[in-house]
Amino acid sequence: MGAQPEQELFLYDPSLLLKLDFYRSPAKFNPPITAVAPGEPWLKVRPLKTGDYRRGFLQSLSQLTNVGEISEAQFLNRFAEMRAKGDYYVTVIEDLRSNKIIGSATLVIERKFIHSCGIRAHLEDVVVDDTYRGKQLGKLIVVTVTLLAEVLGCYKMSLECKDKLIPFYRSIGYVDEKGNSNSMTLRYANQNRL
Ligand SMILES: CC(=O)SCCNC(=O)CCNC(=O)[C@H](O)C(C)(C)COP(=O)(O)OP(=O)(O)OC[C@H]1O[C@@H](n2cnc3c(N)ncnc32)[C@H](O)[C@@H]1OP(=O)(O)O
Repeated sequence: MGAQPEQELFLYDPSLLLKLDFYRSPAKFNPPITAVAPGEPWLKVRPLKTGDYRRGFLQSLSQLTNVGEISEAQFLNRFAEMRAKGDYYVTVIEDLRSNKIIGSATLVIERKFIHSCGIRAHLEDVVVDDTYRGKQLGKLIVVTVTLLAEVLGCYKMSLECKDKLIPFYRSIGYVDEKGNSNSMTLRYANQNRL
């Protein structure tokens, strides 16, 4: 008998995705799809896994922004840190025909003192591969993590985006609140310390 392949780890418990009620979202899906039934038998919505380095997860992210040269060891190290913290819900869509990651979105939980030690959510790093765009997958992955934040007990979720994506996020229920929708940034020369 040959050596067994090492078991892959999920970043978070995949059964959480079974608890999402897509009827709670104001987003309209036509035809209707959900995280559990994404419309095609070859599409899978799930938490990030250790093997996704080899399934093109970082190549997919590079359609969002500069990813840099990341070795598999660096990827696994960051994955282990996120998993140990338990506040990162990187969620992906895989095309099971090619075993490629074709989209993803990250929900990050922030623990607060305010609001009775409340927890709030941030939406980060949303991307769908350009050859798969316009098929509701962007909406699907964002609604998935948005509903997940509610299931986890967050009191709100927010995001930053380019102006042209405001209609996209509005269609999912995000609101640009009057007098409270500015985003400000201060960039540092730093890279990779903590
Ligand atoms: C918080 C953040 O991470 S913001 C960063 C978002 N990511 C990026 O900009 C990366 C590059 N872009 C992408 O990956 C994709 O274009 C995404 C993720 C924004 C959208 O993915 P898609 O799979 O094409 O979206 P989907 O098919 O679900 O479209 C949903 C709706 O939004 C609209 N929409 C999608 N992309 C855009 C866009 N760039 N500008 C305006 N409207 C858009 C669609 O027309 C569609 O409208 P409809 O429901 O009335 O038909």
